[in-house]
Amino acid sequence: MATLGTVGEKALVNEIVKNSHSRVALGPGDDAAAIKIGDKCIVVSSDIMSKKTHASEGMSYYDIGWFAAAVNYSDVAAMGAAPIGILVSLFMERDLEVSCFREMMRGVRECSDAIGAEILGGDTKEGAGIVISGTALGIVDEKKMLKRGGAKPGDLIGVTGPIGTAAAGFFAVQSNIDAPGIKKSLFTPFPRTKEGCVLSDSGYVTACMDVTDGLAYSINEISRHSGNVYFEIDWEKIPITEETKDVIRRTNSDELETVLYFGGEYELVFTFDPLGEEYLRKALGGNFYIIGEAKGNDNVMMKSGKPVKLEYRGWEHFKS
Ligand SMILES: Nc1ncnc2c1ncn2[C@@H]1O[C@H](COP(=O)(O)OP(=O)(O)O)[C@@H](O)[C@H]1O
Ligand SMILES: Cc1ncc(C[n+]2csc(CCOP(=O)(O)OP(=O)(O)O)c2C)c(N)n1
Ligand SMILES: [Mg+2]
Repeated sequence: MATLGTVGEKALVNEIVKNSHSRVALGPGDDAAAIKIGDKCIVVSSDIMSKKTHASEGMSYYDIGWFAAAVNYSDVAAMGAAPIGILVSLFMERDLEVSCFREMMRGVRECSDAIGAEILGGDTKEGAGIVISGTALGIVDEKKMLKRGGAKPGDLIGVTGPIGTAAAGFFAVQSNIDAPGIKKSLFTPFPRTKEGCVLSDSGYVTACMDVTDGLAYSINEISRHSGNVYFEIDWEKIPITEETKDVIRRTNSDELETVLYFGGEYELVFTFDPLGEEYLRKALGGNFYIIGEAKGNDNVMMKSGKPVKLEYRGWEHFKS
């Protein structure tokens, strides 16, 4: 008998996507759905988390609230949309301290405030454990909306910030290593809202998504959605902080697994016309790193002069 554990999240989601016949501008399969209104699109995305299976050890209630909001806003940012707000639905047990609930909602509120969005509504019920589900909305000009598909041969590929950070944060927590910078990106990631809007406004960006399931998975997604467009990444160009490298060393973690496949991080990965390089460098300030280009006929990463295959795998619920 097949169980969810043997099939895994990706196959389940693919089944949903395959069986959906969407009549809106964009149905399931991208970071968010899009509904066209005039020449704009409202984008909408939903992410759920359970304290027991999803929150990292050491997260406070405030962090859980912030995280739940941030992961939702990340998907809105990945569409290049300006955030509007979030609906927040909660399952909690009756013996939970009210202060925990207040702290969680303070996290949601402060994350929303930080990006100029607001709490729009939600639902509050008794249920097993603590489950927090968000539905975030944003708005973008239809013509400027960023999707996973659209990359062209010759495009460059970039990221908005360091990779492997949340993974290293996770290992640091497990091994009791004090690494405040990377723990912050694991517990309270800051959504790349401003960057997403810069990318869509620029007119140079051809595809975009966030890196929640790992860099290798995201690159393979953009490749598949763009149709016969493949990428060559340069390992030396992937931004990795010193703190991340230090934790990888000290925990004897596998560097490639940590940086390429662990996931749980919220930078944007995007492809763009090389003509836009200078514009994007200026407009994104420090949050712009070119890591490779669209060429060849497989997704690979050059490391020490040799190509290493970028496998189409990453974080997968029920399996990882
Ligand atoms: N239970 C579900 N019902 C309908 N669509 C779903 C479901 N789960 C996931 N999806 C859709 O599948 C796509 C991929 O989901 P996911 O990997 O969670 O995206 P993301 O990593 O951007 O949050 C999204 O478009 C999402 O809306
Ligand atoms: C046991 C464990 N490993 C790793 C993590 C870190 N982590 C949090 S979310 C995530 C992966 C992606 O999260 P998901 O909710 O699937 O994001 P989505 O793709 O839906 O946006 C990871 C690796 C964790 N919280 N717990
Ligand atoms: Mg996403």
